[in-house]
Amino acid sequence: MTSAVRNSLLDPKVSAVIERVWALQAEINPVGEAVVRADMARRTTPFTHREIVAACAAGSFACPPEIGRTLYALVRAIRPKVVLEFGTAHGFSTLHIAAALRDNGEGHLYGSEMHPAKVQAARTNLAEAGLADWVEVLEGDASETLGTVPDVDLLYLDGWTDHYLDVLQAVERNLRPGALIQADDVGKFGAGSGAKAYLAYVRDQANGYSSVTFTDYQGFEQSCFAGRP
Ligand SMILES: C[S@@+](CC[C@H](N)C(=O)[O-])C[C@H]1O[C@@H](n2cnc3c(N)ncnc32)[C@H](O)[C@@H]1O
Repeated sequence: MTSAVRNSLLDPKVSAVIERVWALQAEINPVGEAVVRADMARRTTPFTHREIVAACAAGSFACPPEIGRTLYALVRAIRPKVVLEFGTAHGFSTLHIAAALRDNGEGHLYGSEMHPAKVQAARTNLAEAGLADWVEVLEGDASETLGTVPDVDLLYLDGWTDHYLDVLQAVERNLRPGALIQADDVGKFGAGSGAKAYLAYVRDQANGYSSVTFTDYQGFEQSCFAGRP
């Protein structure tokens, strides 16, 4: 017996919103990226969570479409019940994860975004795509909001790389054994990348992770929380 197969990325309502969010980020990111890089060059101290959200306000910084489709495939394959996302912005990655949850017929995504206008934009985009039932966008600092969600199967990190370790450690006690953590942009700022502390942590097997680096798309780190030895 064959079961019905569905790919919500092909749903015109979903794909129209995905295309619109991608076009928006292509339009606003050159300015947004310039603001962030200028701010970085001026700084003598690391960004706080609030400061980086303000610096990023002009851009959207959506993940590449290939990462969006990777997230869709991961979610279809592992059928998570609980997914967390650090950094929702206008919801490009979020739409892909939500589409996969709908196709699975189960699971829930908790997004996190500290910029109020982006929270509103993401909620509107999800509603227009018909995917709002699968997602709650938590407004506030991800290191506080995401730590309240139990039994996490998949954590997608796409905020500021310097803060990945803060967020992982806030969530860690709620990770299910075998949980998957997908961290984007870990190579974005080269050797001085803020992801350094995060990478050192997940690559140290004493912390309970099995981790591998992919160098495409500015680097992403895929880690499985196997549990501490
Ligand atoms: C790279 S963008 C996210 C892109 C999004 N995942 C997508 O594919 O469309 C990073 C976002 O993280 C948000 N952010 C950064 N630090 C945060 C924090 N501590 N808590 C919540 N949101 C944060 C920023 O405001 C920004 O919108």
